[in-house]
Amino acid sequence: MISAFTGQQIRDAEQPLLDAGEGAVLMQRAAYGLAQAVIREVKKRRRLAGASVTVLAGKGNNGGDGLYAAAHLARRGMRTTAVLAADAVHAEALAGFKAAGGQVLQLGPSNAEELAVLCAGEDVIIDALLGTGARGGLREASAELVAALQELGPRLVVACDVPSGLDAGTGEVHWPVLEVDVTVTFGGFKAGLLTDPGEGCAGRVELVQIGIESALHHQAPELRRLSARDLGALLPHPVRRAHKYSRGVLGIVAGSSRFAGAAVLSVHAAALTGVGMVRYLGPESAARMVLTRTPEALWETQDPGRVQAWVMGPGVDGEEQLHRAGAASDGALRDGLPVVVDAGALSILPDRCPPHWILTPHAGELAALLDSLPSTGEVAVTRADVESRPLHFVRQAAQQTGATVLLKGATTLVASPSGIVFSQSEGTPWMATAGSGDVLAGVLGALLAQAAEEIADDDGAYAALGLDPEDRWAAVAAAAASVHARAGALASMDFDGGPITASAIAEAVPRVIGSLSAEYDRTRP
Ligand SMILES: NC(=O)C1=CN([C@@H]2O[C@H](COP(=O)(O)OP(=O)(O)OC[C@H]3O[C@@H](n4cnc5c(N)ncnc54)[C@H](OP(=O)(O)O)[C@@H]3O)[C@@H](O)[C@H]2O)[C@@H](O)CC1
Ligand SMILES: [K+]
Repeated sequence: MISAFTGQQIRDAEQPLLDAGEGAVLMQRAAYGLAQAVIREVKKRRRLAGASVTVLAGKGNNGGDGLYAAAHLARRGMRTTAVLAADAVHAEALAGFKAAGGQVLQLGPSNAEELAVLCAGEDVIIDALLGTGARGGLREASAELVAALQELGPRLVVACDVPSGLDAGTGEVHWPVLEVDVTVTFGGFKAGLLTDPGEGCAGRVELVQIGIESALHHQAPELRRLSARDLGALLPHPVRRAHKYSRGVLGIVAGSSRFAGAAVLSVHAAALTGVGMVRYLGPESAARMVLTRTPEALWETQDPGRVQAWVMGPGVDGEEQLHRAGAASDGALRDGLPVVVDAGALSILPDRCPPHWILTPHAGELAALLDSLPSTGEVAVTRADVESRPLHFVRQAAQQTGATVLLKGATTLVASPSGIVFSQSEGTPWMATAGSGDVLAGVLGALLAQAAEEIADDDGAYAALGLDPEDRWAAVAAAAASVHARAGALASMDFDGGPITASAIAEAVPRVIGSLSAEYDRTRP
C-alpha cells in the first residue's frame, strides 16, 4: 500500500533530524535524487552534455533543493541557468550553483515575459519555486512568469517536491501552475500528488528517499493507495469446494423502462467479477435485455430470498423501481448487509447509513447529496466546489452520512466515516463514457458479495492492511475502483490506446482479476 502525507506530517518527520543538525544532509539527498531524475528524463530525449536546464528557484528550501540539483547538472556538462524569484534565496545553495558554473538571472516586475520566452527554449525546466512551506499560490512576477511559460508550452518540466501552487496536503491548486511531466518528491508521497486537481498537474510521481521514512511510519497516512500486490491479496481466491452460494449472491435493483442499459451493464459487470449468482430486480422490459446479455442472471419478480450484498440505483427511475430499491434497502438495513448505492438511489438514503453502505456519486451527485443533508449548512455546495476540493468533500460526505463514500473521477477517492481515505488512479480518460459508472457499481457489488467473510476476519487480507473493521469497506471500494480503472486501461490498450465503451470495460474485468491474482500467487513468499 502506498501512503501519502500532508506537508506538515513530512515536516514533523524531518524535525528530529533538523534538530540534530542534519538539515543540510537531507537537502543534499533530495537535490541528488532530483538531479538523477532530470538526467534520466533528458537522456530519453537527447545527449546530456550541452543540454540546457533552467531552475526556477524560490526563497525557501524548495529553491535550495533546486539550486543544488542544478549544480549537480552543471557538473555533468549541462548548460545551467537559475531564475531567482526572490531577492534572497538559499545562500549556500546559490553559492554552490555559482561555483559549479551556473548562470544567474533575477526575476523582477518587468522581465517575466522575457524570461518565459527564454525558459520555453530550454531542454528542461526545474520548478523549485514553492514546496511544502507554501501558503497559497504563486504571486506577482512568479505567477506572471509561470502563466506565460505555460502558454508557450515548455518542452519538459520536472517539479521539485511538488508543482508550485499546489497544496501538498489537499491537492487544491492555486492557478497558475506549471503542468509538469515528472514530480520528484522527497521522503514520502504528499497527499496532494495523489488527489485531484493536484494529481492532474503532477505528471508521473517519483519518490526519493532522504532518511525520514522510518519517522513517517509512525504517522497515520492522509491518503492510501492500493498497489497491484495489495489487489492480488484482496481479490477473491475461490477454493476447490466453492459452490455458487458460497461464492456470494448479489441482488441488483437497476434500470427502468427508460434506462434499461444501466441494468444490463451492472449485471453483466457483476457476473464478470466472479460472483456466484446475480439476482436482478426490475421491470420486464429491462429484465429481457439483462437476460439476453447475461443469461446466467436470475430475474426475481417476488422476494429475492437470500443475498450477501445489494447494488441499487444505476438507471433507477420512476415509482416502481424506487419502491423496489426502498424495499431492498429496508431489508439490507435489517439484515446488516453491504449495499452499493448509486445514481437514482442516492435520493432515498436513510437518515444515518452504516459504513458497509457504499455511496458511489460523481462530483455533481456528491454536491447534490451534501446539499440535501440538514447538517451541511446554508451555503450550497456546487459541482465546481467538489471538483476543486474533492478530498475535503468526500470526507465530509462520509462523516455526515455515516456511509463509506466513493467519489468517481479521474482519481477516485473513497472515504470511510472515520476519515480514512483511499485514492486510486489507474484508468484512462476514455473511461469518462456513458455506462462506466454502472459497470463500477456491478464490480463493487460483486466484490462485496464475495468479500463479506474476508472483511470480518481479523486474520484476513483486509485486516492485514492495518484497518479497523469499519474502515475495511473503503478498501473493498478502492479495490473495485482500481479493478474498474485497470479494466478500462486494458480495454483501451486492446485498441492501441483508443476509445472504449462501458461494455468493453466490463469485458476486460476477468483479465484484470486473473493477471493480478496470478502475479500475486507467483510472487507470494
Ligand atoms: N526541511 C528540510 O530540511 C528539508 C526540506 N526540503 C525541501 O524544502 C521544502 C520546504 O521548504 P520550506 O519550508 O522552506 O518551504 P518552501 O515551500 O520552499 O518555501 C516557502 C517560503 O516561501 C515563502 N512563501 C510561502 N508561500 C509563498 C507564496 N505563495 N509565494 C511566495 N513565497 C511564499 C515563505 O516565506 P514567508 O512568505 O513566510 O516569508 C517561505 O519562506 C520542501 O518542499 C522540500 O523541497 C528538502 O530539501 C528536504 C529537507
Ligand atoms: K516546487
